[in-house]
Amino acid sequence: MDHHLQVNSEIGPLRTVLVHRPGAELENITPATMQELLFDDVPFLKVAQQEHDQFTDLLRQHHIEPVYVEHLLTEILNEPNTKTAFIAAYLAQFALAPLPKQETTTYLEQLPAPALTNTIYAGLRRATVGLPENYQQPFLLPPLPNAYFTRDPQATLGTGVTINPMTFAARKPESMIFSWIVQHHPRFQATPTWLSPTLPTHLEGGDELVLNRQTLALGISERTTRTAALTLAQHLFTNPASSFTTIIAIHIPHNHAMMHLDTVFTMVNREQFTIFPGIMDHDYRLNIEVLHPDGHGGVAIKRATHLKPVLQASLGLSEIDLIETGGGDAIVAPREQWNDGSNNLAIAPGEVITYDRNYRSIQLMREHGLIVHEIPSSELARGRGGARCMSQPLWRDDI
Ligand SMILES: NC(=O)NCCC[C@H](N)C(=O)O
Repeated sequence: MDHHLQVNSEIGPLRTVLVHRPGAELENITPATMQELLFDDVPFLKVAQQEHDQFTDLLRQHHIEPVYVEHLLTEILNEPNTKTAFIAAYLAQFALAPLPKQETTTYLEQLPAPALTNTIYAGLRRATVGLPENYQQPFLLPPLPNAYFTRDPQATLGTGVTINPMTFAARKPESMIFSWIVQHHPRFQATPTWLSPTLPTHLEGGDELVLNRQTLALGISERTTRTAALTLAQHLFTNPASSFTTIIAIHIPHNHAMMHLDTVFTMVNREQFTIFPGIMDHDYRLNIEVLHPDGHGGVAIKRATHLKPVLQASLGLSEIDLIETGGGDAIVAPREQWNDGSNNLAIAPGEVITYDRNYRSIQLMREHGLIVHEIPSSELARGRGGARCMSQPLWRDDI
């Protein structure tokens, strides 16, 4: 069967990638809502867009097609029945009183698909539908400022996807949008879904790393529970369409700076990884569980404490090069990790895109033989995500 999606590694030459260009939603963050919207500042939209355009230009220069999630949404909303059903389902996520709900539905129904998409991302103000302004709660529908981090609400694993149960309310609509795209867009026709957002716990794409065709790394983190990791393992191990037989579950600290595994650990070459040393103790120990099928439809668990031997055994490699963010320096490492110095997007084995500001980590990666492409990051970094967070691979060539 022809596959529409193929991601059998973190490093295979990247060909197609899901992105979102930051839009008006970034201007709908205020100091009062910043925290619940998972931002640390209010970005300057114009510059954030310029920075994002430089990111996508760089992708194109490397013959990588950026696919905009907002265009996919518009394409499915062009079909009138889908549009009506989507509006009803989208509104059902929010506790709107009957009158505002009716006003909102009527307003959204008359929008052409591109404007509807813009409104879904930007959010909808009460005043826009003719309701009196409410200074405390100006929005009927919330803005989705995290949408440019396409890594998290979904993940491509092999030829299928997880549509993720997100941790915080601010990001749940992003998964809902992707579930509609998977159901209605021809690009995703017959795509296996390994996990759905209805799972009553949480798991996010920044915690899902495809190390090779058989092996995943999963972060157990602020955003992904152990229960969710075990559930995903069970689904992948028992589904004949999946090729995964090993999951390395890595427990990381639960905090905002290190919200996902990919904020502290990324694969950048066949045997090379970047890692923030702050996730390990002084003996390089951390809490790891290696999951395999138990042969009876369940999951067998083996515990481990050191990452290198686990990676060597799982990937069949004799050497592993762990490149420490910020050179492991007590100040440089956490400073650069905060601005996503560990969050690299591999576009081919040994070739990455990363934020320009993390110059010590960049220098070190170059000293370790990597090709590093830098992108500007003054405004994009304020959302606490880097190049890997801003991308969801749909197709990587096999290596
Ligand atoms: N994979 C990632 O680490 N994504 C970054 C997500 C940042 C976003 N502000 C969030 O808190 O969800």
